[in-house]
Amino acid sequence: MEPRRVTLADMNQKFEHKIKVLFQHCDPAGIVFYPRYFEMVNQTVEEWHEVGLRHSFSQMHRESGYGVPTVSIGAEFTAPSHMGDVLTWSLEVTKLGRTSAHLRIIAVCGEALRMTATPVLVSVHMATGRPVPWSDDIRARMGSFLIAAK
Ligand SMILES: CC(C)(COP(=O)(O)OP(=O)(O)OC[C@H]1O[C@@H](n2cnc3c(N)ncnc32)[C@H](O)[C@@H]1OP(=O)(O)O)[C@@H](O)C(=O)NCCC(=O)NCCSC(=O)c1cc(O)c2ccccc2c1O
Repeated sequence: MEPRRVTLADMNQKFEHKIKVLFQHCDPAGIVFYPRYFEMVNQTVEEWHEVGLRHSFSQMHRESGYGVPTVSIGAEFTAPSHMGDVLTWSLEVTKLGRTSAHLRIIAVCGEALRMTATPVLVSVHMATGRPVPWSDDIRARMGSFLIAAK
C-alpha cells in the first residue's frame, strides 16, 4: 500500500508535558544542574514516543529492534530553574530526513523560557548499530509534529 503523504493539515502539532523541578535536580547553588536538563530532554523524547507517537521506547527497543541515539545536540540555557518550578516541555520536529529527525525542545516556566535543546535523532537497527530509514508508519506519525517552513 502507498504510504500516506503528510499534508499541511496534519502538521504543526506540538507535544507538551510537565516536569516539576525536585531537590534531586538541583546543585548546591539551588538551580537545575545542566546534566539534569539533558535527562529531562531525554524524558521528553521518551514521553513523545509513548504518548505522541504511540510507540513506546520499550516497544521500539524490545519488539521493533531499533533505537534512536542522538547524533548531535545543541543547547541554550536562558534562565535558571529552581526547586518547585513546574517546567512545561514542548517538542516539535524541524526536519525529518531519511533516517534522522531534527527536534526543537523548549522548557518554559510560566511565560519564561528556561532552555532550548536541538537534538538530532537517528533511527538505528539495534543489532548492527547502523542507520535505517524510518518506517512509513513512524514517519507519518512524526510528520504531524513537523513545523511548516516559515
Ligand atoms: C547514529 C550513527 C549510527 C550514524 O552513523 P553515520 O553518521 O555513519 O550515518 P550516516 O552518515 O548514514 O547519517 C545518518 C543520518 O544522520 C545524519 N547525521 C549524521 N551526523 C550528523 C550530525 N553530526 N548532525 C546532524 N545530522 C547528522 C545524516 O545526515 C543522516 O540523516 P538522513 O536523514 O539524511 O538519513 C552514528 O553517528 C553513531 O553511532 N553515533 C553515536 C551515537 C551515540 O552514541 N550518541 C550518544 C549516546 S545516545 C544515548 O545515550 C541515548 C540514550 C537514550 O536512552 C535516548 C533516549 C531517547 C532519545 C535519545 C537517546 C539517546 O541519545
